[in-house]
Amino acid sequence: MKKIKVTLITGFLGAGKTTFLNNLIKKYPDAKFAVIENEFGEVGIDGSLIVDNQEDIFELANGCICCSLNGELRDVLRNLLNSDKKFDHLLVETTGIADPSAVAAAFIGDPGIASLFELNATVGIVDVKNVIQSIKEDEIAIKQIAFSDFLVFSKCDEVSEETIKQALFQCKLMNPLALTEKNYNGEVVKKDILNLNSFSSSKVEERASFVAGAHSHNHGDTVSYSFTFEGNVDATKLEMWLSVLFQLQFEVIYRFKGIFNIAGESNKVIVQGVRNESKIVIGSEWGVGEQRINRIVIIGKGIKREAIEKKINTILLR
Ligand SMILES: Nc1nc2c(ncn2[C@@H]2O[C@H](COP(=O)(O)OP(=O)(O)OP(=O)(O)O)[C@@H](O)[C@H]2O)c(=O)[nH]1
Repeated sequence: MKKIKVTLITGFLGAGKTTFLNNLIKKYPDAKFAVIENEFGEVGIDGSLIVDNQEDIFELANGCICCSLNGELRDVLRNLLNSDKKFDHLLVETTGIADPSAVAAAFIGDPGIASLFELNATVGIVDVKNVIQSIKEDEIAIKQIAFSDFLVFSKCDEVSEETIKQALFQCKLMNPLALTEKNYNGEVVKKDILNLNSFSSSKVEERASFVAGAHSHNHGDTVSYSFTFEGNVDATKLEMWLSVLFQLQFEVIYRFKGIFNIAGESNKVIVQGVRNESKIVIGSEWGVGEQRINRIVIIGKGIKREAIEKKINTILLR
């Protein structure tokens, strides 16, 4: 039986993994994809941000795929194979704080899985705006870069050529073997990503030496809080809250994702925050009969759940 190729997508929080994944799906209209989305939070959001196509999307929420969820990942893979859906490529997007080597291990270490799936490549998305800071603060960011076969430098449209050069230089120090490509606007990458074939077992061993003993698996004091709540959100109050949140607390918030039901708006309103920046975009229309649930995921250090809960009460339209 032909093995199913697997591409792992890694990269620090907010680097642009889901954006990349969406564009990858668009680039190969004839491929039949299955997608595994892993989120470090109680509520899955990324699944709803993936382009609506024929793909089967499996979400692994409430934990990090590289830690406790390895067993669950194995179950999902077995279920995938037992389902009557046909697919020829599996894309796995890990959380922004996952160690990709541990995820790769699930594909290699389990003989049952290894006989059916073939790890093809690990693609690392590097946010050129924030990478230098991330590698200073979090060892996992270094592991992600060091472990990748192919590095996509995202957000090059937002920084100077000098900044891109510095990011490239730092990454090459950590991973001189990686192939690289610059991405200027989250666009489709040129490289034939599905056929990188760079995950030969010898390479895995070579890279495993880098991470051996370092898989301590304590994600430090990084926390992820998820909130779901009903009601109409007041657009002005939401904007005010976001501006305060991102201006004052950017040192503790790595990532903010929200889907909001704004009063008077027939479409979902999506807020994307990465460190001290946020972007509001109009999403798809709320379906007829669809419950208009607001969803927020916040990842960072030292965030107080109660403070956010209190705030949520104030942005609802009374
Ligand atoms: N300007 C610009 N923005 C980008 C690019 N790639 C991604 N973004 C934006 O960066 C933000 C985060 O992108 P995502 O694709 O959600 O990032 P992610 O890595 O999946 O985030 P997590 O799952 O939370 O770790 C979004 O607002 C994207 O639109 C790029 O090349 N240029």
